[in-house]
Amino acid sequence: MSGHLHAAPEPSVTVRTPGKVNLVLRSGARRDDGYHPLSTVFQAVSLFEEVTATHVAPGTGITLTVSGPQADVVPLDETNLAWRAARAVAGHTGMDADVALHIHKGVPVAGGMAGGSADAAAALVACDALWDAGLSRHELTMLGAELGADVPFALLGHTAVGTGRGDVLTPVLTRGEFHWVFAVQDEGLSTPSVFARFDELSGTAPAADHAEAAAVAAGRPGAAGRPDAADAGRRPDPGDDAGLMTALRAGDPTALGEALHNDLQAAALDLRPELGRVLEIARDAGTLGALVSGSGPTVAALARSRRHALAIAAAWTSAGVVASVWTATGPAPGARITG
Ligand SMILES: C[C@@](CO)(OP(=O)(O)O)[C@H](O)COP(=O)(O)OP(=O)(O)OC[C@H]1O[C@@H](n2ccc(N)nc2=O)[C@H](O)[C@@H]1O
Ligand SMILES: Nc1ncnc2c1ncn2[C@@H]1O[C@H](COP(=O)(O)OP(=O)(O)O)[C@@H](O)[C@H]1O
Repeated sequence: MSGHLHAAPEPSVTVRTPGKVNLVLRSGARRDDGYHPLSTVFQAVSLFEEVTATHVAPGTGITLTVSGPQADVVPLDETNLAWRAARAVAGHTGMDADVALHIHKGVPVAGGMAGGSADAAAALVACDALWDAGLSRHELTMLGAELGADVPFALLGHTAVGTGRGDVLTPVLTRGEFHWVFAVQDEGLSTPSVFARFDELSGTAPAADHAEAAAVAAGRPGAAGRPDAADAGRRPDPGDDAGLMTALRAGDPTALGEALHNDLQAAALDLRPELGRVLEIARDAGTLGALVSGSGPTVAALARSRRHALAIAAAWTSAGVVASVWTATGPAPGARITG
């Protein structure tokens, strides 16, 4: 060893957050704020994002680097959700937003698995810890909900029912481990465009827009000012998710497979008809249930075992219908400081 003193390493904090699949997603008609009332059940899966926040000299501002598969399609500016999360913590606490953020992506980009939301959740927790801001989980969840409807769930993890915009969460008890396999496409789908196609297919979009526009043009308050009236008739079909809850509590993958449902699937298939073949191949390979994950285009298939997951993956790969295939288990924990 030399006798030189080494500078102490820059203190940094690393936080890990999971991607998700929606086991059930039911959507009502578009509200006047552009959002859709949801009744969904999220499950976090073991595909993880990692965000490292490192101290930088005062006045440096926020810098951002990204690594991992698909890193090249992630924005590196202030539109990145992790960047916005750092600014939100600084804004809320009155601290200076000086931090170097590094994201390592392990969740498909624009795939309906909420990788960007996971980055936002991780950056909230990492900046809070790095700056010793002392924000409560509740405060972080509130800041997260302003960044995106999926962010609170990335903080919480495991399995939870989401209502409102998907940001009002109730944890769900589950037993055991479920085996998932994900068919990832090269090109993502934009969440707003999938919701817009959902509106067109359900025939709800124009009427709501015209009513609101006419009210505003006539100088009357739009429905946006009257939340009860605005939401009347727009709530999601409540469905019957008793079977799903029983399956989760019992750790019964066969029953869970039968209960999977996604209202956005028809819209995603309309925009990407080739996903129909991906679903079909999973069924031929004996999946317990396959569906489009959230707004897609990732297709999630539930398998009996890790071995069965690999068999479904092989069927997709040999049919040449996917860019890549990723296996994972669920549920997985929410945001955790790992270093
Ligand atoms: C569809 C879901 C299902 O979990 O996820 P993804 O599949 O995209 O990951 C979520 O609702 C997406 O959540 P997230 O991606 O955080 O949405 P946000 O950034 O808040 O919103 C992006 C846009 O999606 C639409 N949006 C989102 C949530 C919601 N309940 N209704 C909506 O209509 C709106 O057009 C909104 O402007
Ligand atoms: N940290 C981030 N990681 C990935 N995409 C991000 C991020 N921040 C902002 N985005 C933008 O959000 C879009 C969707 O992000 P993502 O969360 O990966 O998908 P989805 O909403 O389908 O789950 C991307 O196409 C990208 O333009």
